[in-house]
Amino acid sequence: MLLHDHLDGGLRPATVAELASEHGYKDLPTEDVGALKSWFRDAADSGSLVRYLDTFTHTVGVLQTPDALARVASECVEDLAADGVVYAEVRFAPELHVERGLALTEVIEAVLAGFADGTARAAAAGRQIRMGALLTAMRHAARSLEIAQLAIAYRDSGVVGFDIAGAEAGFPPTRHLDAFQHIQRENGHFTIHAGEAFGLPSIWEALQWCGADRLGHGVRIVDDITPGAAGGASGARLGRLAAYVRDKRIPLEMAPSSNLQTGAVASIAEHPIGLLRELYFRVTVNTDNRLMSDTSMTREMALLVDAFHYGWRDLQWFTVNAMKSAFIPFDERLAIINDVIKPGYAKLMSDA
Ligand SMILES: O=c1[nH]cnc2c1ncn2[C@@H]1O[C@H](CO)[C@@H](O)[C@H]1O
Ligand SMILES: [Zn+2]
Repeated sequence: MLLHDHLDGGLRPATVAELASEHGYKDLPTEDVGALKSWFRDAADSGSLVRYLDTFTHTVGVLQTPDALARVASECVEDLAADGVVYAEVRFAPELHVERGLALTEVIEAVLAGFADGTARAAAAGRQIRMGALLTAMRHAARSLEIAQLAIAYRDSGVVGFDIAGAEAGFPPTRHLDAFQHIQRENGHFTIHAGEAFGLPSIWEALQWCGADRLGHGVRIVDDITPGAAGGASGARLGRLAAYVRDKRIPLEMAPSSNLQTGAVASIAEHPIGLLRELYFRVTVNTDNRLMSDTSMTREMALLVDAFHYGWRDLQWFTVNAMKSAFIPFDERLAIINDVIKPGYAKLMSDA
């Protein structure tokens, strides 16, 4: 179960190198696959969201043709399925892939075709996975209404929602109110990256001005929580915004490694996920950018197991939280919880 994963943050290092040479992209820091893999991780380890985002220049640089987009989308599904993911919402920003003249619709169709291809390949390899696409608009740009309209136009073809991403400080979500209102009027779903590189006001705007269904990261919600005496959940006091987030079961799409790299948290052990889980916020665990964080769903879960001594029950709770928060219809979410997730964890627990 994965709700927050960027297509342009999840390329295989070897694919980055191959696409660069096929497409005459000359700006890669190195052409050696091993060195490239470490370069992305180290460059993203910057402690700042803005510098972390600089690394996307190279992945976006090689994703400018339908073939490249479809290949990366297909490999993404294969990689997630091989990692044990059964449902994933993967996002990308169509406006970033038009440098060589593609139409926004061509970008979207190439990715959707790649997801379909990857899903079929995974099934042939004995792995069932369901994919949903989220269309992202860049918060510093001015194309969000157009992207939101496309998210609605493609909702019966595999797009399940809308998002805004990019640098947070200086680009409040209220710049994109018309886009969010379009989604709302059309009874659609959207999430907003908020509370990652900027604090409570960003989360408050995303929820109370824009009406986001979910929060991308949302780690700074802890700024509105006073922990109990021992620093834990017992006796903790919630401010009004934190109480609202918990009361309304607003899903938090948290990505531990990414949050560490952008400086949103100082260590995994200090990640607010520990406290938020104890307080029963609707926390979910995600990869964000598998290439930049050199990670997978399994690894993110394992990091939390090490830091917080979680057992299978906790991991199942995170997984069910995520499935409850997916943007597909309720009956389909329920079917995956009851027919796939619960039996899957029951087997893991009986094996263990
Ligand atoms: O954690 C993040 N916070 C904000 N923006 C992000 C994050 N990860 C990726 N992107 C941005 O989203 C674009 C579309 O996928 C990426 O190109 C990157 O600029
Ligand atoms: Zn993200």
